[in-house]
Amino acid sequence: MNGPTAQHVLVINAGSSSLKYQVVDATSGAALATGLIERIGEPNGLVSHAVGDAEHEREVAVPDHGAAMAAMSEAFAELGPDLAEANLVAVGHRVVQGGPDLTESVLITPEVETAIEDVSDLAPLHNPPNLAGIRAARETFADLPQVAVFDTAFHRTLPARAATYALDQEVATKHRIRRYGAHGTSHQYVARAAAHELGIAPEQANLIVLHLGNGASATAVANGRSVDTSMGLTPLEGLVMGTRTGDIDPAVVFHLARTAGMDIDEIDTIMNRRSGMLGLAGSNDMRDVVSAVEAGDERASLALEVYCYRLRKYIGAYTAVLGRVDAVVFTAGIGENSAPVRAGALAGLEGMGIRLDPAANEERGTVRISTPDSPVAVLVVPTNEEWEIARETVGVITA
Ligand SMILES: Nc1ncnc2c1ncn2[C@@H]1O[C@H](COP(=O)(O)OP(=O)(O)O)[C@@H](O)[C@H]1O
Ligand SMILES: CC(=O)OP(=O)(O)O
Ligand SMILES: [Mg+2]
Repeated sequence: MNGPTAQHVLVINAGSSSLKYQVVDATSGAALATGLIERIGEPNGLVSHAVGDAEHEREVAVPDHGAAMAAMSEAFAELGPDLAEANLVAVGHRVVQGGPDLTESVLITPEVETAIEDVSDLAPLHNPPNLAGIRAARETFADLPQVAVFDTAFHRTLPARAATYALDQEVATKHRIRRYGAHGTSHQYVARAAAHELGIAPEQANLIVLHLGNGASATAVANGRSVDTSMGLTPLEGLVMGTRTGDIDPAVVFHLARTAGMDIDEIDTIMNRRSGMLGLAGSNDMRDVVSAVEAGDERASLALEVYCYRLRKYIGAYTAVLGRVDAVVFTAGIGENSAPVRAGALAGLEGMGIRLDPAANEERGTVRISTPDSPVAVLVVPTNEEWEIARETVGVITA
């Protein structure tokens, strides 16, 4: 793990109320340490730090992202590994939205920081915390290059027909409104790993990749490139998510404003934070929802049906987009772990050449879960956004 070719990158994924970090070797993907700081801004922040098999947890007040970065440094100083000895080559930051101009991983300069700030209105829930993470890391790790890796970058290959909304083009152009997508770093990693599993070159793979975590998105990958994706201007569009509606008639917004007298921030909060599985079933944790379904809860059953039905529609649509599909690929927390979701999403798709092997689907850790004679393979491929960010980061600093 610390061989001569090890290139350790500190990867930072700053969310609105959390900061995830990893020290990862860009060459092997091995993580020296991983951590999560939760409840930033609340009085009872929680720092979890894992080195090898040892996990440590501590409650500590973390008022902002600067304090989170300090708590992370403290955890490294106390619990190891010693960052001064880790031969860090750079800090790699996940940034969700790069907008129309930041379409590749880039060394963060003051100009790049301004450019990220400039497109923050296109990812209001994600970019401001990403920027806070960048600023805090710049203070703490002044000697290291900082690199931004954008969720939107993998989707820069979307053809205009998929990226363009049928909106007044004067308005759309002026306000930079188009489909940007997100989760691209994950889709990119998983598409490459899936091609490897299929024994074909990544640039020949036609895939439907389903990233199902708290946020969820589907991507149609043609010859290794993203040609359509379910998230849009922001990560609100597309699949049903933990707390987000996904696709919805935009007139719901006018209706709530005009008839319920809600202001735009209230509607934003409802659609981004109080809907999805939380709004339908009372929990944004898919484990709770599946347990409730098993216990006979009708509300949870409907929620799971809505979730899987939306997935099925996207699989159908992207099959039409791609023409030939080599594999449907499940990834992220739900995609990797929830057999009922995978089975629900693929139910009735045998006519499209997608034949799930029910036993393989139930078996943990199985990668290929389709029947041997299935024309379209079904794969479960664990994502590794941190490794992909580390690789991109090293690519930028050695370019
Ligand atoms: N065994 C499991 N069965 C079903 N869902 C699971 C399981 N393990 C994790 N999940 C779900 O994965 C989701 C979180 O996925 P993750 O990729 O970690 O999200 P994020 O990175 O967006 O925070 C949660 O909804 C959680 O319930
Ligand atoms: C873009 C997005 O939805 O990210 P996450 O799943 O990490 O919330
Ligand atoms: Mg995630």
